[in-house]
Amino acid sequence: MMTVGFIGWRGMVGSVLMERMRAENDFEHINPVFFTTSQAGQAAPNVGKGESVLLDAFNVDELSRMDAIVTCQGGDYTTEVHGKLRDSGWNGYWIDAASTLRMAEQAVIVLDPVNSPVIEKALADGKKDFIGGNCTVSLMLMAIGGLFKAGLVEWVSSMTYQAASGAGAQNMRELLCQMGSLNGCVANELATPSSAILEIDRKVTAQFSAEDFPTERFGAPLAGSLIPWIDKAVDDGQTKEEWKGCVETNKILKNDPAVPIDGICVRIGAMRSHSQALTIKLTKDVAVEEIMDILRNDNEWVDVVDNNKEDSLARLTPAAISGTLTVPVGRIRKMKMGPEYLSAFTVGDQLLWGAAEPLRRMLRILQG
Ligand SMILES: NC(=O)C1=CN([C@@H]2O[C@H](COP(=O)(O)OP(=O)(O)OC[C@H]3O[C@@H](n4cnc5c(N)ncnc54)[C@H](OP(=O)(O)O)[C@@H]3O)[C@@H](O)[C@H]2O)C=CC1
Ligand SMILES: N[C@@H](CC(=O)OP(=O)(O)O)C(=O)O
Repeated sequence: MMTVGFIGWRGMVGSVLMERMRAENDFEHINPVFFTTSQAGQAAPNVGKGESVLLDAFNVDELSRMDAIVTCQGGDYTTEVHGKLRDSGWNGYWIDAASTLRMAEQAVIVLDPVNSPVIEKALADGKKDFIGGNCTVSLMLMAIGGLFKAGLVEWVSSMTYQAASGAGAQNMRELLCQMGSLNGCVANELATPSSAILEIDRKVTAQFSAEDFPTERFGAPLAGSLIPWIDKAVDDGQTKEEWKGCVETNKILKNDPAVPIDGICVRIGAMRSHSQALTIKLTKDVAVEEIMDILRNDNEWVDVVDNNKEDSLARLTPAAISGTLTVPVGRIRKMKMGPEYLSAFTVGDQLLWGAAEPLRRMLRILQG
């Protein structure tokens, strides 16, 4: 039985990972050891394997005893510990949610429903670093991976609508506080059905710049607004989130030549599910029905939604799928630009397929 060290298990991504591992009885098949960066010596979670205490996540000797390490602690931790551990001669498996190592030569980005041949080959080649992909990228590939596998994608433009959770737990709280602040500033008017909507709107707009309106985390109003910028600037006017769309997709699929992917990443006031509007240039004209079949048959989590209002409202929204592994893709149609231009819209929980799920599945793959 593998001894597996967990770091970051009580954070937001780590908690979702723990929940999924419990639900799938993953702990039955491993000997888990829990680490912490701040609470060494305190009680570790009991996952049905008896009582234990938390170990120091910076102690290289303790970490070296693990056959595999799963970390959701974040990029700073990876930067500080991964190199030291490898330099000490540790040759175990490193499974990580952070982006730090994704583009490193020796690392593999894991999303097994989409790239299990790449993962199998890496294991056979003795690779040891397996990193979860960017949430937006993983969710897009869970939705339209079938088209890539069929060689039908010439390029993709992805315009995203990303949830607050992607920015962290505190940002989710700030979004809700902003919503509360906006609601509170017009509570009296809302209680009076005859009050003028433009007066309500004027007050809401004024509230965006009120001194007590909370914008410490996002730096701008998100509730009642949006933020067309995620992460830092890189080259060519792109943000880093937009840059990841192309480089990570092509690394996950091992595409050669690379398929161009670009777009604008936007933060919106959803809680934990990212959405994306996709324009796909196909390599050839394929009927919409055939495309829907390819998507439907790609993996068991994709839900191909018919292009009508009723199904789109019921199945193709963050509210409909948050907390589930279902990845709906709908609004599928040919565009006015020509028969090779396909439009689609997809949604996915960014803490599940976007972060935790590929990690727990990688751990299961290691167990054969
Ligand atoms: N948020 C996201 O959408 C995604 C995040 N990731 C990656 O995962 C990393 C972790 O993200 P996320 O889970 O959001 O980080 P969190 O901020 O929720 O947790 C990170 C760590 O903070 C410490 N911590 C301190 N106080 C608390 C508290 N009150 N409750 C829980 N934890 C606390 C814990 O470490 P300790 O127990 O050692 O004190 C915890 O592991 C990110 O940095 C990123 O690299 C990847 C994909 C998506
Ligand atoms: N940047 C993503 C979340 C995230 O953590 O991405 P990454 O794993 O690539 O750092 C978002 O804001 O929605």
